[in-house]
Amino acid sequence: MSYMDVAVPSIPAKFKSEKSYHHHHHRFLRWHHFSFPKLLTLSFFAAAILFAFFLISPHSSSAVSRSSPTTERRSLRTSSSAAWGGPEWEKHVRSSARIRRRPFGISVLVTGAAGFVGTHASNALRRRGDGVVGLDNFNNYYDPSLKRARQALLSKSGVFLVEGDINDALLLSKLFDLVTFTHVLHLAAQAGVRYAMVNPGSYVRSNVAGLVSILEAARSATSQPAIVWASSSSVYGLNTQVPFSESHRTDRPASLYAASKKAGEEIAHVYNHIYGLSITGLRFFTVYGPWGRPDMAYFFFTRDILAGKSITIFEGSDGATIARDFTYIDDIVQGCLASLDTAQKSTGSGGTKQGPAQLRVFNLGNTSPVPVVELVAILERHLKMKAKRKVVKMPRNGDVQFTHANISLAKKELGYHPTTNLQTGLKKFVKWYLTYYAPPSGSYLNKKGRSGSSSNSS
Ligand SMILES: O=C(O)[C@H]1O[C@H](OP(=O)(O)OP(=O)(O)OC[C@H]2O[C@@H](n3ccc(=O)[nH]c3=O)[C@H](O)[C@@H]2O)[C@H](O)[C@@H](O)[C@@H]1O
Repeated sequence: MSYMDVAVPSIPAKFKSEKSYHHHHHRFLRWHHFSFPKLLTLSFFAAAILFAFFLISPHSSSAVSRSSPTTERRSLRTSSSAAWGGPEWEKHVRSSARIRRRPFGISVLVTGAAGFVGTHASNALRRRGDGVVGLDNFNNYYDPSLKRARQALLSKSGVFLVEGDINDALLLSKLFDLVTFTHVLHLAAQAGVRYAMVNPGSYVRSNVAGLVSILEAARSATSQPAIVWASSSSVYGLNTQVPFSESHRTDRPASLYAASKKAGEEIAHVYNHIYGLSITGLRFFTVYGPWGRPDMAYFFFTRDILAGKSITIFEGSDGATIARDFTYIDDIVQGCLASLDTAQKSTGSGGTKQGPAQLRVFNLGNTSPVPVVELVAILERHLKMKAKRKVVKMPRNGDVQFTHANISLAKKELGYHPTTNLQTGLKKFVKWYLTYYAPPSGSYLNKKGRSGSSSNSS
C-alpha cells in the first residue's frame, strides 16, 4: 500500500502544534527523574491509548468493513490472495493473450478488468477473437464479491484475470515481457465523484500514480502498445457551455476526482510528446447498466427502493434540476472497441520516440441529459414500487449540476452511435439486478447476504 493511500487520521494532527511539541519535549527531558513504578504506569497508559487508537483507526479492518464508502472509510483493502508468477500463471497469461482472429486481431491488456466497464469490454474483445489479459486488484471500494462474480464471467469466456496492482512496476514489466500487447485498455481507477472527499489519497494513487505506472511500462516496452484509457465527463467541471465539446474549457474541476482525471489527460500529453505513445482518452458520461457499480445512484436507488428505504435526491440551489447524460454500457463498449480499432501505432521503441504519435480525446455520452427525478420515476415503473423521496439541496461534494455530451467528434472519428435510451437501459439493468440479487428460488430480500457488504460499499 502506498503512503498516499493512507489518509492521516485526524488524531495525530492534534499533537503537531508547536506548543504541544515543546510541552511534550520538556516532559521527555524530565523522564529520567521518574521512578520505575511511575514509568511502568505511564507505559501502561501509553499502550492503552495506542490500543484504543488502533481500534478506532479507519485503517483497522473492522472499521473498513463497517463503514460506508461515502462517509468514513479512508483506506481500501486489495485482494489478500494477490499472487502472480510461476510457469502455470505464465501459461494462462500467454494463452489468454493469444489472438484468435487473423489478420486484424489485437492483443489487449485490460486494467480494471473486474470492474464494470472492464468486464464488459474484455468480454466483447474476447467474443470477437482478440487476445485479452485482465488486471485487477479487487479492492473493496465496493463489494468485492461482485467483482469476483464478474471474474467468473470472464473466466467462462476464456479471459484470464491477473490479480495485481497497476502500481506494481515489476508485475507490469513481467506482463510486457511475456506478451507483445498491441494495445492497453486502461480502465483501472478510483471512481466516484463524492468519495474523493473521503479518501483523496486513493485518487492520487490510482488515477495519477497508477496512470504514470502504466504509461512507464508501456513506453519501456520493446514494442510499445497504443493506449486507450478512461477519462471522465467530470473534467468539464464548472463549464456552462452546452453540450460539452472536447474543445471546451476543462480547467475548472469541481472535485478531486475530476482533477485527477484532468491531470491524467495532461500526463497523457507528456508521454505522447516525449515517448511517442499513441494515447486516446475517453470521457465517459455516467455509464450505467447490468453488472454496474453499487456506488452509483441508479444502483443504490434501486436497492433502497426495493428495501423500502428512503432515497436522497439532490436539487440545485435555486431548486434547479440536476441532470446527467446517462450512457448505456453497450454504447460505451462500442466506443472503447472503436477507439482501439482506430488507434494508430505508438512510434517509440524501448523508450525512444521515432516520430509524432496520435493523441486523442473523445466524449462518449448519450447526448440527452435526463433529470435525476426522471431517473427515479423510470426505476419506479420498472420496479413497480414507489420510492420514498427525500429532496435535499445538493451538498458541496464535488457534484456538478448537469452533464451533456456533444459526440460529433466520436461519431466522425470512431463511428460512435449510442442507441440505448435511459428507459430501455434501466429496464435491462433492473432485470439483471433482480436476477443477480434474487435468484428465483427465493425473495431478493432474503438474498441480501449475497450482496455481501454492498450496502457498505455503495
Ligand atoms: O460521468 C462521469 O464522469 C462520472 O459519472 C458518475 O458520476 P455521477 O454522474 O456523479 O453519477 P452518480 O454518482 O450515479 O450520480 C448520478 C446523479 O445522481 C445524483 N445523486 C447522487 C447520489 C444521491 O444520493 N442523490 C443524487 O441525487 C448526483 O448528483 C448525480 O446528478 C461516476 O460515478 C463517475 O465515476 C464518472 O466518472
